[in-house]
Formats: sequence, structure tokens, C-alpha cells
Amino acid sequence: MKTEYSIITENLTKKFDDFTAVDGINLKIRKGQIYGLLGPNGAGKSTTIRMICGVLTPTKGKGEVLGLDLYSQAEDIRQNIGYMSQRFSLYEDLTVLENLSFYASIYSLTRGEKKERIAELIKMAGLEGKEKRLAGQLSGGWKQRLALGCALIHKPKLLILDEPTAGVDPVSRRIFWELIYQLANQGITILVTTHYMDEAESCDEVSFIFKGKILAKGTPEELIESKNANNLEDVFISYVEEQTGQKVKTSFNDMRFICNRKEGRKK
Ligand SMILES: Nc1ncnc2c1ncn2[C@@H]1O[C@H](COP(=O)(O)OP(=O)(O)OP(=O)(O)O)[C@@H](O)[C@H]1O
Repeated sequence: MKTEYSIITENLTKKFDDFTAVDGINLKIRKGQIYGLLGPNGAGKSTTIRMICGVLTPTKGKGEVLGLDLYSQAEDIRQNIGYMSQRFSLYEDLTVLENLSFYASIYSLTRGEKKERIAELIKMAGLEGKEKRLAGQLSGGWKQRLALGCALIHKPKLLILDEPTAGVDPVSRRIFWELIYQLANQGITILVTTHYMDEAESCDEVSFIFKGKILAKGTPEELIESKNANNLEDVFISYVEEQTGQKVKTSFNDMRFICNRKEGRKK
């Protein structure tokens, strides 16, 4: 498989007993790309990610991550990627510094490397002055950036983010995405799942997953054009409607209109 790609999967499939959660997924993610996986709840995004991270063995198909085989080199994959889940994987009763230090030990950084890297990451995450705060006492946005720092401690070339901005405020989301851009500009490949369509539009390429299958993939511009839509949210809804045969009743604009009318009636 070619080395210009950080992730390649062919017919990647995962079954849980008789249920097929991921059904023949083909991905080619170039080095340095920000790649988004989109899809409704239960579509199979996290299961796909867990296979790519080397924590879940596929039922069928093949794949390479950073040139490493998904089956025979899963442990090497786990060591070489950065992973951040929506639950942030922090130790809430440890301080900011202790969390970073803990992750540095897991990846066997030397004492010198550890000190230097932790200082870099504290700065990157804007956590200066908060080093001695317990992670559990940080607000959502700070926790999120600390978790990102922990995921980057060993300078991974591939960063995998599973709904990293779920539950954080809009300002924190923007700050987080600025960091993501900076990392991509440094050549780090980023695979991210999100339910936020503004975030999806910030990706270089995206795939829509529905019931374990990829329905469409391309740049956000290509997908918007292909459906003659105004934005990725409308494209997403259009695919869901096609697949379920059910019309999603109203756009947000229509809803605002309906609410205004109701307000009007009350007066
Ligand atoms: N360990 C498991 N055993 C059985 N079924 C599972 C398991 N893990 C996931 N599933 C099922 O596989 C399907 C896909 O789940 P997955 O978590 O990958 O979806 P998702 O797209 O990440 O959803 P969300 O957006 O809600 O996080 C779901 O129906 C889920 O219930």
C-alpha cells in the first residue's frame, strides 16, 4: 500500500454477533489531511475509529495505519497514534501537570523529553497558570485542551478525535479548531468524527456513514455541489431522508418562522 496515505482501509467490516456495525468501509486518508467522519447516532463512526486505532479487531477487510497492518501490528499502531475520545480520558483527581506527566510515562519519554514536551503542550493548550489545578476542576474547554495535550505527548503523526467538541461551548470549539489547523499545518494527519456541520465544513474531506456504509465522500464543496445544497447540513439531511424515506420536517429557519407565528398568536 502507498505511503502517501496515513490511513487506508479496504472493505473494513465489523460484526457484533449477527449485527453488522461497519459494512465494507474503504478509506484513503492522505498525510496532513483533516478528514471528517459524519453520520447519525449509531452509524458506525466510533466502531470504525476503534478498528483504525487498533483496539478492535475487524471481522473482515484490511487496512494500514501509518504503514502498519491493522491485524498484525495493532500494538504498534496504538503506540504511534494520538487518540482523544469524547470522554477525554483524563484523571480528574490528578492535576494538569500530573495528567501530562502520566501520559508521558506511558509513552516512555525520557526525563528531559518529558519536561520539554509538557512545557510545549501547556503553552499550546493555553494552560499556563493552571498547571496545579485538578483536571476535575477545569471547565469543559480546558479539559478538552488538556486531553488534546495528553493525546499529543508522544508527537504522533496521526491524531484521531472521536467527537472531541461534544458538550463544549462555541468559543472553546473555535479555539480547539484553531489548534487542529495548526497541527495539520505541521503535517499531522487528523481523523475526526463530529455532529457539528460547521466543523465538518472545515475538513479537507469527509465521508458520510449511514448504517455502517459510506454513502458519499469528497470535499465539503464537492458534496454541497453534488446535491445543489447550501451547506453540508442540508446535504447530510438529504442523505438521511433518501435512506429512511422520511422527510425531515423543517429547517431551522422554518422552525424560527413557526415559533414567531406562535408568539404572534399569543399576543
Ligand atoms: N461492543 C458492541 N457490541 C454490540 N453492538 C455494538 C458495540 N459497539 C457498538 N455497537 C453498535 O454498533 C452500532 C454503531 O455504533 P457506533 O458507536 O460505532 O456508532 P456512532 O456512529 O459512533 O454513533 P454516535 O454518533 O452515537 O457516537 C450501534 O448500533 C451500536 O449500538
